[in-house]
Amino acid sequence: MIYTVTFNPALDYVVKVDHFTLGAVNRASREDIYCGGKGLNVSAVLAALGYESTALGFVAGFTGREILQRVGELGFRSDFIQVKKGMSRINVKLKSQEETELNGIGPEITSEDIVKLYDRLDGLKKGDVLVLSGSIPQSINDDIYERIMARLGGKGIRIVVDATKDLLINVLPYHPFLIKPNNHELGEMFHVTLHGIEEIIEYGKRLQEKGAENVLVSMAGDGAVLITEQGDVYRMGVPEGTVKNSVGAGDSMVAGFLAGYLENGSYEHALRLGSAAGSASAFSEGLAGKDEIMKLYEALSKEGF
Ligand SMILES: Nc1ncnc2c1ncn2[C@@H]1O[C@H](COP(=O)(O)OP(=O)(O)OP(=O)(O)O)[C@@H](O)[C@H]1O
Ligand SMILES: O=P(O)(O)OC[C@@]1(O)O[C@H](CO)[C@@H](O)[C@@H]1O
Repeated sequence: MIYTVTFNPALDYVVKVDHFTLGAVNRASREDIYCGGKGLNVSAVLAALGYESTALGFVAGFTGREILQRVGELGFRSDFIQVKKGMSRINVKLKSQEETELNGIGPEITSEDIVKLYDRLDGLKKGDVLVLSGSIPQSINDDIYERIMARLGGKGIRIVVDATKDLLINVLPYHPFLIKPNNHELGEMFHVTLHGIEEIIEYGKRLQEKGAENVLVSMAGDGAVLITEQGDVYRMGVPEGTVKNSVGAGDSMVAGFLAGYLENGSYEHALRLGSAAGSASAFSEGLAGKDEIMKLYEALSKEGF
């Protein structure tokens, strides 16, 4: 079974404004609300690709109730912990000349709430996959991913981590099966700006030296590069298409990669399916469905990627 954990899920309010002006009253030309948060997005795309998963995490308040309602319609199981204080986030994704994001704070999570999550995670078994994805609310210590990995260590559970900065760096000694920074996040971790693919591969390998098994570096419209546990390096470009909303492209890539890997153990296939899913979501208003993903998978295969 695959489990995803979203510590701080959200309602994503995606709003289009033709010419956004700072400091003025702007009128929207389109608005959509999606159930968001990285782990939830991974579960949604896994479901689209025919893979069952259980989404775990914390919700609170009226936004939390709306998230649960929407999750119930997305085709995967969930077992969220309802917390008492605060509310789940509303994350604003403003689409105009540029894309601007404003992510909210999230509820207060207590140590008793964390114990409830541990109870659920203690049920994971050998062969299960756990995806730890996204930021964590301010009320939790930022060593929580490490603590989860230490707790589950040695049980034969493959753990995927999609997070930034210290949250990601600190889990590396626990040997995550896969990490997926984007190229900017990779540079930030080493306090450098990366120029070109050779530097990206060099710094990706440094994350492996620190303990990651497979490192997938996404580069938005420039595709992705995978450095496998065997030391092989695979590159993947992007298919043709028009970007509509790139929110969730990275999560779709993680889901596609996992689906591909679980299908036949081939890293090349996993990278291609992950890339197809990432681009398919970037070319959709919300997250992509199976047909769009498989169409782009074929396109990538034909283009020799
Ligand atoms: N503009 C684009 N055109 C084509 N494909 C894209 C585009 N943006 C993203 N993708 C696909 O999705 C993958 C993941 O995108 P990206 O690198 O933006 O991840 P991310 O930064 O984690 O995104 P997010 O946080 O928005 O989910 C890319 O490697 C690529 O395959
Ligand atoms: O604040 P975090 O947890 O880093 O990111 C949250 C978020 O931006 O990530 C998803 C896209 O990847 C969105 O659905 C969601 O709003």
